[in-house]
Amino acid sequence: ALIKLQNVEDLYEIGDILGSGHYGQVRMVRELATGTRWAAKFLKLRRSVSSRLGLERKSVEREVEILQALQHSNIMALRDVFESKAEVVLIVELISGGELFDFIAEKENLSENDAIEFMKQILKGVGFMHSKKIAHFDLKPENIMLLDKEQEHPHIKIIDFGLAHRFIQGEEYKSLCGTPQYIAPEVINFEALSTATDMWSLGVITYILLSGMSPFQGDNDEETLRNTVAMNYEFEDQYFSQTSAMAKDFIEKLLIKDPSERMTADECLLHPWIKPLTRKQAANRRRSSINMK
Ligand SMILES: Nc1cc2c(nn1)-c1ccccc1CC2
Repeated sequence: ALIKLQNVEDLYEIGDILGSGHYGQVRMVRELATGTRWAAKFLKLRRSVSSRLGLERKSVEREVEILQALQHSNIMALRDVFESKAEVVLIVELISGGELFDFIAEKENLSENDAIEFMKQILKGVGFMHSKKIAHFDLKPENIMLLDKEQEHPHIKIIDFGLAHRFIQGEEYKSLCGTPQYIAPEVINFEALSTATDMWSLGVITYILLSGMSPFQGDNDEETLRNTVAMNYEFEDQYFSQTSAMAKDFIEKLLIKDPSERMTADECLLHPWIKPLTRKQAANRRRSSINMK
């Protein structure tokens, strides 16, 4: 990868923290030459093989290679990579509208039309990723950010490809990574993973967008995992009485145990909930969302 050995401070003025987590820290930066604002993701590298702190160099290189392969308006763009001391710095596009997770929390849950607008963008980004044989493997509302949350229809960006994987023809891939509420049964059963694993996560995300509830969440992680492998979820009337049958059908066609039975991202974009078959359906939806406002 074209990793620059210059110091990131030579070219960028480092600003406020935008986010921090298992991956490291993201700060706003201003490019000195142009005044353009970007985000800088500081990833700590492991000092030694046995160390548990920081990330493996391999996994950072994988995130860089995967981001370099993905240029799409719904996927966070990578602009530059610096390596300094025991740190790799990714210069990425500035996304300052916060996480979809917080946006839903503020609104309790979304109208079906808002949920459809978000899902359409997520499906375009995920469909593009899958067309390149790349799976994200950590899709969740925290990893879907809004470019500007003040907009009527905010533009979304998929971030954090730290667990992503590029499939090589015929190669089998297994991993136990991910976030319990969103991981598919095949991850828990340590079976072969695929792009369909992401589609399960999109089923969970849709359920949350429409209800504010998480379908398999239990009191602790192992209860959540047990609920997942047991396919133990339902559309409780308390949260889904206003939800259309098509929205539930969309979710049911993603939360399927057999990965090969789940809809692909492209099939989702043709599902009647996302792509109304008739103008009448579209008009009904507009009317229903007006009633719900
Ligand atoms: N894991 C994360 C987490 C984040 C980001 N990237 N990866 C990010 C990227 C661009 C702008 C702002 C952020 C903050 C959150």
